[in-house]
Amino acid sequence: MRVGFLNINWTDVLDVFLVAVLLYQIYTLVRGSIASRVFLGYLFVYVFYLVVRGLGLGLLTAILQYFMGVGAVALIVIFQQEIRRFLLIIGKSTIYTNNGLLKRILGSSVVDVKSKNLKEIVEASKSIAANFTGALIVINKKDDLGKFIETGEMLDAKLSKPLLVSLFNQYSELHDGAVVIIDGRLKAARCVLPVADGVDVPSSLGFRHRAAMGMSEATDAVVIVISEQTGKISLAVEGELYSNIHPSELLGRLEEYLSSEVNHLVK
Ligand SMILES: Nc1ncnc2c1ncn2[C@@H]1O[C@H](COP(=O)(O)OP(=O)(O)OP(=O)(O)O)[C@@H](O)[C@H]1O
Repeated sequence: MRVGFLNINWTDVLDVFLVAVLLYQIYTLVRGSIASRVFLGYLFVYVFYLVVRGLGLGLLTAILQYFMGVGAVALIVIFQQEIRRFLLIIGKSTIYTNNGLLKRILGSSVVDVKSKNLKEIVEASKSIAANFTGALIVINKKDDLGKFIETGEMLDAKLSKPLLVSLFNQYSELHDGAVVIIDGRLKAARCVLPVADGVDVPSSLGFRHRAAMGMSEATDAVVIVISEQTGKISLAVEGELYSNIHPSELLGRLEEYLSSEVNHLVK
């Protein structure tokens, strides 16, 4: 098909469509963050470069080309978080998560909830909530949480309600940060979690709750957050915060998420 002096075929249309989708996805990921301004700036320079090249200005084209090359590396550094989130979204929505055969081949089996010692965790959470102590408890599903454990104090202790409660006591040296529980064992305390910083995170949320969201966004772990101010229990799953969970529902909610392939909780 000819439009003016342009010769357009269906692959060009597909090409433009895919670029538009990609740009839109990048835009939604960086929207509202400082990175979005950097992205727009880079896009502006790129369009300018295309115009300059089209006009045949050799010297300016060469300078801009060099600038774009260095800029591409700088972009990867600046957009680390966004690129990670983008790849996570792609990874979570590929056939891997929907295809039973692939899951079996790649070793993804249903989690054994009994081994997670959930009852002790739930009892401890109830007690912590009743005392307005504040806590951040990470429970693994399938992902390896090794790099988060390394940020804290390694314990590798048998999990029990008294131990968990005493760890979050304000006089405990290990009360700050998060406790990470792997397959029913208390692996580490005082761990630092990644903080969620997207535009969809309500600005009223404090850092304990943001850290829970960030951790559940970066991994498939479920995070229990207990507010020191309100004593309310929330759960973070797949980057979403489910606030004000009634203590009597906690065990059911945890089992529901950990025992299934479902990547969310029923609101
Ligand atoms: N990135 C993080 N990783 C682990 N723990 C964190 C992180 N950020 C904050 N915390 C924990 O949260 C505590 C501070 O919570 P903050 O008061 O800011 O949050 P909040 O969401 O308002 O919770 P609360 O309702 O309990 O006050 C810190 O003392 C620390 O123990």
